[in-house]
Amino acid sequence: MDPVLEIKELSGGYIWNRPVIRELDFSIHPGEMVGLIGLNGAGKSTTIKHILGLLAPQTGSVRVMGLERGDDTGRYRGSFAYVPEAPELYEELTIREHLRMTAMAYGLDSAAFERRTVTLADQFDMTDKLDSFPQTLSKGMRQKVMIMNAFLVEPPLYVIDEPFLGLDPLGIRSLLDLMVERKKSGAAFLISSHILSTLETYCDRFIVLHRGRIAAKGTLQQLRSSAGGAPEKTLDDLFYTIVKGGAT
Ligand SMILES: Nc1ncnc2c1ncn2[C@@H]1O[C@H](COP(=O)(O)OP(=O)(O)OP(=O)(O)O)[C@@H](O)[C@H]1O
Repeated sequence: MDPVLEIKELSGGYIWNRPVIRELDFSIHPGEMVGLIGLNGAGKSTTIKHILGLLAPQTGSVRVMGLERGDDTGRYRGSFAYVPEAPELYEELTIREHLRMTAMAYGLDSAAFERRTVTLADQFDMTDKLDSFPQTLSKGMRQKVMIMNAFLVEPPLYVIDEPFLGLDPLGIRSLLDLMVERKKSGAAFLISSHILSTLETYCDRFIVLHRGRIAAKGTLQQLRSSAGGAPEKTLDDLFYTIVKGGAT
């Protein structure tokens, strides 16, 4: 099966010839959920910016559904949905208008738009906020709007940056349920988070970034073997071993 996301020998960053991520190699297949973990400044957001096409590779390549960002920008961007760490909303548009704009950008028909809007608003307890403006919402509600926009369209790839911050426990549960549902339908996920216990439960594989390089990658089992960890080691224990380069 062809990968949804394929990153080969990727080096990149903000200043030409001064990469902050180096020689990254990984791919994500349909139906896989992959956790991207690393300390502050490890390069997670920079990697995500390369996937979104906001930064150009200095060497190597990023392909989503077989396309590089320069091949066909519309199709490239239409292949993924992104949930940023901090909500970015248009203050002059209501929540329903945000959703409608996303539906138009991704070519979603109006029947699917109406149906999914009702379901998502119900799942995130936002039905009575659909015609409100963002400035009248709480921080967590604004985050829910970003999530609803991403899940309104059903792209092959979801790129999600620190999704659990700010959400209440019901919101977290709704998000995780949706992720599992979309994964079962074949969607691929890249999730960056510091909440390692949740990633451990939900992700199939992990990529540990350290100082811009992949320090370890694989399933929990593979990380345990390569870090010389006992079978009961948690992702948190393994992460500590890997980034400290020593034994737990
Ligand atoms: N806009 C920018 N311009 C220049 N350097 C940047 C910029 N954004 C990040 N960096 C640098 O790139 C490196 C990787 O940062 P990045 O934001 O990718 O880390 P991160 O793993 O996402 O960290 P965090 O967990 O804190 O969000 C850091 O050294 C950081 O200082």
